[in-house]
Amino acid sequence: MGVEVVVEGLSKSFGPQTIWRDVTLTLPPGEISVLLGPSGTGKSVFLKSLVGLLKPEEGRVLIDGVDVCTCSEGDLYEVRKLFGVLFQDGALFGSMNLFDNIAFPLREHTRKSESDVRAVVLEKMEMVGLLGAEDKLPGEISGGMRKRAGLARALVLDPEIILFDEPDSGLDPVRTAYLNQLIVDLNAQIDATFLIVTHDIGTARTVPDNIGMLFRRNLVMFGPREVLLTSTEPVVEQFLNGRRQGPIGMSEEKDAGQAAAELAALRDGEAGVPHIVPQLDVTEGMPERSAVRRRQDRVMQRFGTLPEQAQQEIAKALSPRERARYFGDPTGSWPTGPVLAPQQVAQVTAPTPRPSPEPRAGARTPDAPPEEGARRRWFGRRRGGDR
Ligand SMILES: Nc1ncnc2c1ncn2[C@@H]1O[C@H](COP(=O)(O)OP(=O)(O)OP(=O)(O)O)[C@@H](O)[C@H]1O
Repeated sequence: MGVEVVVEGLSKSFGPQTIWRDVTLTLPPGEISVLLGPSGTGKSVFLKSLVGLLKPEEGRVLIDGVDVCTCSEGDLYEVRKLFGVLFQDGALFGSMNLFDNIAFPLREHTRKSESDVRAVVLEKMEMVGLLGAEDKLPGEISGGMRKRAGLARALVLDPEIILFDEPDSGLDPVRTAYLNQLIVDLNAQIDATFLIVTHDIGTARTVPDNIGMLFRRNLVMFGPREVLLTSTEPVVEQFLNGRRQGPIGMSEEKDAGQAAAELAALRDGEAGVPHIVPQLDVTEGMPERSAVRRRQDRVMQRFGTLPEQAQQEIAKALSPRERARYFGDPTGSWPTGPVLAPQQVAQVTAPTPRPSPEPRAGARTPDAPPEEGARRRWFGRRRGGDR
């Protein structure tokens, strides 16, 4: 199973420009999460912070017990081996064929023999449907194939966390649909923790188990897909409908009065979030996604704390057997919990306190987590800025 990623009170600025502040979320191990947000809200900065390429001023990013914001270079090197990253353009070397591009991390970071390298590369190329294209140069193949080659390269070190930076950028809707299916199938095969940054509403609605959204330098919410996909937050509605009316402006936010006037002028049928659609299932013949059952148990444990709309969508999707398991009533009714305001939802979907994960052998043991009352002070500690 993939590794849990715990983000606590993370804030990042560049000089006087605050990118986001006090971001807290947990990427559950082995699940697929999506991070949405208008352009420029700092999604790529967030990904770079998770792998320690950028250093936030406050907060922690705990990966396998190691805080990547403060750990030593040696620990960071080890932690990075847990990650695979799919960059927007695949980040392939133009002068190398696909085989050598995909073999590159193995030749750089392992002592595998050439025959072992070959076996791993061909296995990953098969996983992404590129077998037979080993000799092609990146310039000779389509954008979709380049993405898949980038994905095969991200897989060769058997990562436990995969970050996808806009995997659908530059792809037509059909290629995007194929890539989305590939992502779900890969998750079933390797059970790693996935985080996808995307603008594609179709991807957000069909691929992830969890969705978060950045806006106005804050994490608006993060939690089970049903929470965001049924949210009536104006910014979420605007984004999911891909419309101009709402708080998101052309290049920056609109003032609240203008956004409210636009929303009030919407005609019937233009307001509200689109109907929730089922999540993509794995392709026939693939293993089941282990994350689905784990997520179901996790979400059902906090069912009563979720907004009513989200509760209804979650309950609707349960089989009679699952209803019996969670509610003791296979026929239909379920106990709905208290309805929460969106700000509260962000809080209840934040990570639950739990024991610190077992550190890997040789990993630095993190400092004990602060008590609630000491949290501000703890996060207020200066960590040396952008090192
Ligand atoms: N190294 C850097 N130094 C200074 N500013 C930076 C740096 N990296 C990013 N920024 C700024 O941080 C902000 C957020 O950038 P980022 O690329 O993370 O946004 P994004 O949400 O990923 O956007 P998009 O969806 O358009 O890709 C931008 O204003 C960008 O100019």
